[in-house]
Amino acid sequence: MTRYQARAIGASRRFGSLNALDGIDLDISAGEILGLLGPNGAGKTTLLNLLTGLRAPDSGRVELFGGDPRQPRNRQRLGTTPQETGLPDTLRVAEIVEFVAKHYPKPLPVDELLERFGLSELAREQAGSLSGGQQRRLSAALAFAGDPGLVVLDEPTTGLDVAARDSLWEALRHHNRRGTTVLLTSHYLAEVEALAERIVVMDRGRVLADGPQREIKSRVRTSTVTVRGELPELPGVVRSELRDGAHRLLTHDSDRLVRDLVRSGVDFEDLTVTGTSLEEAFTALTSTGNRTDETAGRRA
Ligand SMILES: Nc1ncnc2c1ncn2[C@@H]1O[C@H](COP(=O)(O)OP(=O)(O)OP(=O)(O)O)[C@@H](O)[C@H]1O
Repeated sequence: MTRYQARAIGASRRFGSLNALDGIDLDISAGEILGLLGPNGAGKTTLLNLLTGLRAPDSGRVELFGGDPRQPRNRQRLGTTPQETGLPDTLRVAEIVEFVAKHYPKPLPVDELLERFGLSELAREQAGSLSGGQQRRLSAALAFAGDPGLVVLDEPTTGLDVAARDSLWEALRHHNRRGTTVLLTSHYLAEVEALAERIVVMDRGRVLADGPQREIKSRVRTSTVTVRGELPELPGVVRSELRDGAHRLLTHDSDRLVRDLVRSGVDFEDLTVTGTSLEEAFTALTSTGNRTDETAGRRA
């Protein structure tokens, strides 16, 4: 019996002349929350489609619970929320949850699911009358209906307000504590930072980095120097932006940057140096200079 919930082994997928996935290796172990990050077009959805059996790789292999993801018996313990969700307009929320739950041998109680995903008060509403955010919550709840071993969520909180997002995060953490493995993609770095201990960064169909969150952050060793003033051109700045009248300078060597700033003789004020956020690590990893094989890494 495999210890992996899902695996990609040298998996590639082309669309015409485009290499959407280029020899991806990924192991997803039981019990983890894994955050898949990458810019638009990185190949995240294509990878999820392979792992969940919606598409087949052109070369390499994918496994779900140790077998072929396209076999129904291997998909029984899988829960998914696609990016676009089609719900039957005229069915009520509780009816949809019941309908989906009945497809599984050991579903979660419908009331518990409704409660956990903040849907109890909407139980008798028709799906067609739900707001976009309410529909997202319903589709997330459906992914958990069969009490799955692995849940795959493609951008689950897109379109949710902060309260709905927080309660969805709490629901994910709750189910993870009960043993469900979670694989999620997100454009929100804060989301991955808040939920995932392990992070995989993808770009252009390849894995750029794979490891515990703190390792990914420490690997790029960037820091942000924030300062107000008329700044000259400074060497060693990976990225700069102006936020609320202050310059935020991303650098690999903040000591040197501060020394250069002092030497330049310009007037400045409110200088602070802060450590790497996930957003900064991500920017550094996916910036052009890092798109080489040198950063491709996997956990042992
Ligand atoms: N069915 C398809 N036909 C042709 N090209 C496709 C198809 N599906 C994906 N692609 C291309 O493959 C690449 C990877 O797409 P994918 O949707 O996997 O990226 P993604 O990382 O999920 O992006 P996003 O964050 O925008 O959802 C993109 O260049 C996309 O245009």
